Amino acid sequence: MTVPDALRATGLGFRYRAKGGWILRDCEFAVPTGCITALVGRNGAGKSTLLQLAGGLLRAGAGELRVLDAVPGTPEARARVALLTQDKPLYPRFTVADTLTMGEKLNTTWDRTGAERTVREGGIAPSARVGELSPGQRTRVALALALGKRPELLLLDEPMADLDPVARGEIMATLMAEAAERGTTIVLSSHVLPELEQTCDWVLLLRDGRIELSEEAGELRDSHALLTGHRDQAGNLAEPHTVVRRRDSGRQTTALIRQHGPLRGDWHVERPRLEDVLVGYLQAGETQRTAGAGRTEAAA
Ligand SMILES: Nc1ncnc2c1ncn2[C@@H]1O[C@H](COP(=O)(O)OP(=O)(O)OP(=O)(O)O)[C@@H](O)[C@H]1O
Repeated sequence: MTVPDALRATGLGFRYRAKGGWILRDCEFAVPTGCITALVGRNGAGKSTLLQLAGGLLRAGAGELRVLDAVPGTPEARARVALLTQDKPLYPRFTVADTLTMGEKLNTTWDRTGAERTVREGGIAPSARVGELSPGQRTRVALALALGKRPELLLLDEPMADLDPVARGEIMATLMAEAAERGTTIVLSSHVLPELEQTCDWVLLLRDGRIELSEEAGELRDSHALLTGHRDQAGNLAEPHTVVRRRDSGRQTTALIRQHGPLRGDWHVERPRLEDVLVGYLQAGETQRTAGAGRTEAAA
């Protein structure tokens, strides 16, 4: 039996209004199960929209999206998928204990011990009212609710945004343990790129409503190089390589390339971090000319 993809999109498109612009267009990708996937993109790229489509809160306007081979929003998908949205809908008048009891009643599978531990690790009293928690504490309670469900696929929309650095580390460790011990597939959107290198094994990068990258994080990083050298030889960079981003400053060129085969010319070569590669792709397509400074930034 073949293992279904966690997410699979074919010609996926979405727009909020019938006559509005397409927010997602022609998206084609597959995310394997068992991975922690980072969904990255600039503000407004469509990350929340994609996660809400996967969580069944929105419906595709073109093509299709499958979660674990199921149609998002159907009872089959809802039983296996948990989505934590940015607004983290919780009842403010409930206590934390009430909230977890509600989770237990609403879900056929429920890990009370795990949910209580996630809350306790944040030093949150079970008797505290949700409406009186800080945004970061609410995030932790919402995450406890999502994890307690024991989903096969956990979709998290910027879960780290409100968390202090210590809490971010703790939550990431919890997520990694969840993935390692239970094989839970996790897709999380994030702008905190440095933290993704240690945690994510797959990358999904959205740009202008399209999926630009969907690939294994280590392979993505290792296939790129950061080059510095004399501007005269910049012509050597094209073919067979792909220039993701290039900056000319005076007589010097720096470039991020996807390397295909040996390099021609005299370049200082550095292996980039995953963050450098992602930032390169996020900036690609932007061309800036700084008047008078003789500096050009461009991308292929
Ligand atoms: N309810 C809505 N009605 C109309 N347009 C919307 C709605 N929600 C989002 N959009 C638009 O859809 C586009 C994608 O928004 P989305 O929130 O998915 O981006 P994002 O990548 O999650 O952004 P961010 O990083 O800022 O959270 C934006 O142009 C946004 O203005």
